[in-house]
Amino acid sequence: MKQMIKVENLNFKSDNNHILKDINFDIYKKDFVGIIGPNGAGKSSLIKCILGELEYTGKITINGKVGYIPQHDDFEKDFPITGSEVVLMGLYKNKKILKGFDDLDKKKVKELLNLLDIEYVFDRQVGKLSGGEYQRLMLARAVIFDPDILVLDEPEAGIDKKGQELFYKVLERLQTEKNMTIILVSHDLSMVFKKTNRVMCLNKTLHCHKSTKEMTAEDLKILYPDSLEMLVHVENKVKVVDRND
Ligand SMILES: Nc1ncnc2c1ncn2[C@@H]1O[C@H](COP(=O)(O)OP(=O)(O)OP(=O)(O)O)[C@@H](O)[C@H]1O
Repeated sequence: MKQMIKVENLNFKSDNNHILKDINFDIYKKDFVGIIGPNGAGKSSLIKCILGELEYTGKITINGKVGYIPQHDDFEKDFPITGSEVVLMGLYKNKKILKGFDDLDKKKVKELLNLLDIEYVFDRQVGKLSGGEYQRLMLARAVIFDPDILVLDEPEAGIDKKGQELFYKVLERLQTEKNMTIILVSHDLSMVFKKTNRVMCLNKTLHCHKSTKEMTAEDLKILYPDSLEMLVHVENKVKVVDRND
């Protein structure tokens, strides 16, 4: 299996605060990896190191292009711009927007919006989209240039359960139809356990990185010692019970 990301002896400090300590892991093609950990565990910092946005020590090797959906996007929703123009910004980073797009660009955007089940937002003003539609539009913008690796930092904020189900469905589609490797930071443990094939438990150091099926209650107890009501132990395997179930 092709190795997409290799992280060796990664350390990140800020003002002598050790935020990430001695992190080592590999991620392979078509992995769907969930990164979990409590607030302040260093999940976003790890993502930013992978993206080259922070100065760290150690070595990170990346094989391929990376698409990214940040935790808080700075997009101005009231800006008068259509769904298709937002997606094309992901392709050209503003350069071509003033000149206009060609038919090939438009065809590509249409196909992608179709794959994400939001073909109808093509001509719609961004400010008029629902939270779930907007979230999938941001996904379209992040993957329009066909990245090999897609990184998402807590994409589910503000989206209801149905919107989330749809979102995870289209993520799975990207993984199978476009062979994408996906890395997802999330606090939604029930979704992580349903959808990913590997899980990283992070709290400054990497407590474990293993197949989702092999995760044990002990692995989670290290991260969430005070939240055991969320966990049901099934033959020492973990089932995360959704609070809404
Ligand atoms: N660039 C930075 N400079 C200084 N401190 C930082 C920087 N980035 C993050 N931190 C600190 O590092 C710690 C980890 O933050 P980070 O955002 O990576 O955690 P997280 O696991 O993503 O948290 P959350 O789940 O709350 O989003 C926090 O204490 C944060 O204040």
